[in-house]
Amino acid sequence: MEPYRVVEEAQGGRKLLVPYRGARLLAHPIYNKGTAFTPEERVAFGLDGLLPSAVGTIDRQAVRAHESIRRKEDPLEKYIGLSALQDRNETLFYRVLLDHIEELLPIVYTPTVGRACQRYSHIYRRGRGLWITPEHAGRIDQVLGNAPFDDVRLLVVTDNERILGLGDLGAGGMGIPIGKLAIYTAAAGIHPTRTLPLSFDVGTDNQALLDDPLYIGYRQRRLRGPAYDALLDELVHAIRRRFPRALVQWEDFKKGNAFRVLDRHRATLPSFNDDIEGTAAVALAGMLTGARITGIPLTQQRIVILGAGAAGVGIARLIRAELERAGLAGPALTAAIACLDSGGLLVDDRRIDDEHKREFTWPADLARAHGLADGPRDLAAVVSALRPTALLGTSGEPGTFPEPIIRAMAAATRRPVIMPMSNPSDLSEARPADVITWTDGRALLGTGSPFHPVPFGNRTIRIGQANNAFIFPGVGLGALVSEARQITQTMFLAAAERLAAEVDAHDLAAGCLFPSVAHLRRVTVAVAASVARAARDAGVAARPLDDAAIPAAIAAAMWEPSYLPMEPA
Ligand SMILES: O=C([O-])CC(=O)C(=O)O
Ligand SMILES: [Mg+2]
Repeated sequence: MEPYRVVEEAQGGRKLLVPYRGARLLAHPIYNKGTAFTPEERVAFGLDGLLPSAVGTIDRQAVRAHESIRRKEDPLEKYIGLSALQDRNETLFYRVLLDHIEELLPIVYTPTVGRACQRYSHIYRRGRGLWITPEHAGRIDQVLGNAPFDDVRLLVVTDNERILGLGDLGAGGMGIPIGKLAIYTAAAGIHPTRTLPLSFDVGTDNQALLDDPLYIGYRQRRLRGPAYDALLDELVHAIRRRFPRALVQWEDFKKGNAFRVLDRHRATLPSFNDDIEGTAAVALAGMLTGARITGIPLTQQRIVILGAGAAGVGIARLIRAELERAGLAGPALTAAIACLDSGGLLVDDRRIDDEHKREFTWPADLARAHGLADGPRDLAAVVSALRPTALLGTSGEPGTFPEPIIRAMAAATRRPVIMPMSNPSDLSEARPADVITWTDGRALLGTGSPFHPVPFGNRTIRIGQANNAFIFPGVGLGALVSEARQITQTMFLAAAERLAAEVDAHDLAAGCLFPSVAHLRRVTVAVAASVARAARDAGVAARPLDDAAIPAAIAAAMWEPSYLPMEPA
């Protein structure tokens, strides 16, 4: 493994120590500057003649790289082009990504990354990160030793079983940790050498993948039960030994494993599950912003959640925690949130085996009190009985917020909060343009995937993105600067409150629940500050920071994609 070393000079300058020369240096994406190597560096590193004459700047290179991405029409081709850039020159990749974040986030991340994961074995070019399979049992320590850099602070780990709302994509799921970490670098400034995407590739039950001759993954049915837990335990302990300062983000596990893995290792190493906890914080932020716009406090809202998977349960938990903080308790607390799975409202006269659903199951008496004793308790019946002020979707089923339901919400509430959060775009519970039409432009919308602004009357409505990308980079950055030993629920509450507070007066007036993605880096810094404070207050920070010290600590931890002068190591 290789150290990444920057030296500070007496005059305040900084230099990067580079262990490569010549063609090998040009082939290394962390050190490569392409045409921007200076004449002096070309001599010092044996690059003379290997580059064309003109000495470029990162700005000019960024224009060239962006031009070549724009020329491609198919988003998947843009994804492939950007991945190739990332594999060639990471500094330039992040410069381009940051300069065009609104345009390129939907390529590097949701929704295009979903298509890339589905096609992964067919578009694969070059490995990135680590792949751990059952064949590595007993020697995961050694495998982690092969990671290219030794001071990793952040891992995103997936077992690929529930990639976005697309299900089991086997080894193709690797696109998700890579995309999430690209956002960590772009939004939170975590240096690429400090990040490590990891695929816990324990096989797949996706028959089409198993039958595909080009499939790149571990070609077996999924490992399950004690063998899965044992392999994951070995991985977690190996991570602790190899990267003792690292935080782990669990991503896109299917519900059962998602909760078990999170609970089992929460105290072993600082870790969180983005789909359970990050998604919850973004949903809560949308609810809090909605309350700011409508003036109806959260404690007086009636909230319905469709979808009781990892995200749905996580959202219900965090909203409940916020309501408890606001003083709600007992039956009023239970009644504030109604959860539905594919069988309808969760009520205890139904057989519900899943312990996580039981946390939000209503007593039959409560359902009866709302006129939901007999007959269907599907979403239409629940909306007509409860007249909810907010409707959130994590069902993974497109079209599950149809016209009659949205119209019923709009008839009962002047400004209903409606968040179809399932990803990618094709799986959204409703399309924003429809929701806006059906509610005469009154809906307060947040969607999991990005959607274009919708013209309505004489205005254009920007659709806020209810995506955990507004949360996880700030949580990770705040946890890292405060050296949090655990990631607590209060840190997610703080993140949600801060995200809601970052929605400005202009957006509130326009009925937008979330800031523009163009402000992702600024919002991330703000969220990180609140998370660092919450970590300190929860007593989990090994480096508790005073409020006054937090901004400088965050700024010092953030990398800007620009080239440093180089010196041979
Ligand atoms: O990746 C995203 O866009 C949000 C997310 O975590 C998911 O849908 O699983
Ligand atoms: Mg996810």
